[in-house]
Amino acid sequence: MQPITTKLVTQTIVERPAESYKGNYGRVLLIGGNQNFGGAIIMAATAATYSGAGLVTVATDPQNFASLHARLPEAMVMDYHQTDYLLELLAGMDVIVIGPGLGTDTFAEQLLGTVLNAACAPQRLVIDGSALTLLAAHPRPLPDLPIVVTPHQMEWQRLSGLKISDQTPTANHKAQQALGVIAVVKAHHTTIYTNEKIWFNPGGTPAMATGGMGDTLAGMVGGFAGQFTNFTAAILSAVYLHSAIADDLAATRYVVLPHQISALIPKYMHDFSVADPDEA
Ligand SMILES: NC(=O)C1=CN([C@@H]2O[C@H](COP(=O)(O)OP(=O)(O)OC[C@H]3O[C@@H](n4cnc5c(N)ncnc54)[C@H](O)[C@@H]3O)[C@@H](O)[C@H]2O)[C@@H](O)CC1
Ligand SMILES: Nc1ncnc2c1ncn2[C@@H]1O[C@H](COP(=O)(O)OP(=O)(O)O)[C@@H](O)[C@H]1O
Ligand SMILES: [Mg+2]
Repeated sequence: MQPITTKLVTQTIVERPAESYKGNYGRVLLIGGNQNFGGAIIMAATAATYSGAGLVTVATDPQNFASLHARLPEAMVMDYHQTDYLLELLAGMDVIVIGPGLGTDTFAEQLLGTVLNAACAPQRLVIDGSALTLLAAHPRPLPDLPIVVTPHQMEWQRLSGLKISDQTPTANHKAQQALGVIAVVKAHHTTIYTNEKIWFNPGGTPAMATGGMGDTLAGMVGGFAGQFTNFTAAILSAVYLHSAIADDLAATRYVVLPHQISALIPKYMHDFSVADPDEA
């Protein structure tokens, strides 16, 4: 197992070229947020936006439009029931994040199927939350494009068939290879499985044990994947910074809330982008 290092993160988060515009930093579509879990997609979209995604669109239940606009006017919205419009928008996206607060009803399952059928390379896909539970309950072939799944231990149990007590790095790696996509298995010390390697995240604190913390990570991964060419490095850097921010906040706080992490992402990205990678 290899730790994610500060050096890897500083090498990934490079300074932005002056001659650039929002179209260079990722068109990210986030899909989720049913009538009960609107907060999840708002937190994911907030994290993607604060991670520097150039353009963020949220496909969600219309009931969430007003609160999303109030919290995050940078994001565009669309009604995820409008399948034709969704497919039209999806075709122009660089990154798709599906699952935070999606729910597991029949509509959600059909929507996941539609999105998996439509997504294609070079798009990048982040599958989180309810979408993982749906995928476990209704297994289907995944499209041939860069994909990352971000399960917590129970979602990983559903997806891999490994009981939480059996989720050792070796067993997890075997399950990841069978799945054929990058897996971020979230826990106290999150481990990340690629075809080549097992990585572990040195950070993380129980102060992060709050609803929405994983939704925030999914949004960060989406935001980073839209900006940094190396997909694995983008994922590892998002995982690392998510918990590094939380660890720093937890030095003086009993709990850390997801929106507090998002608020600090631009500062941490700045600091890592100007750090000398050789000294990190
Ligand atoms: N404000 C919101 O709208 C929120 C919406 N959420 C969404 O709610 C949906 C369901 O996700 P949940 O994860 O809550 O529910 P799940 O039913 O998928 O997972 C929770 C179950 O797994 C068990 N479990 C075992 N180990 C665990 C671990 N390490 N971490 C978490 N659970 C573990 C829990 O005891 C519980 O029975 C997702 O779409 C998620 O994105 C949650 O993120 C919470 C906040
Ligand atoms: N005790 C802990 N130590 C370190 N990290 C934690 C701890 N508890 C939760 N986390 C982190 O918080 C996030 C929780 O994700 P998840 O369960 O999907 O949350 P949600 O779906 O509510 O947004 C993960 O990134 C996980 O690593
Ligand atoms: Mg989650």
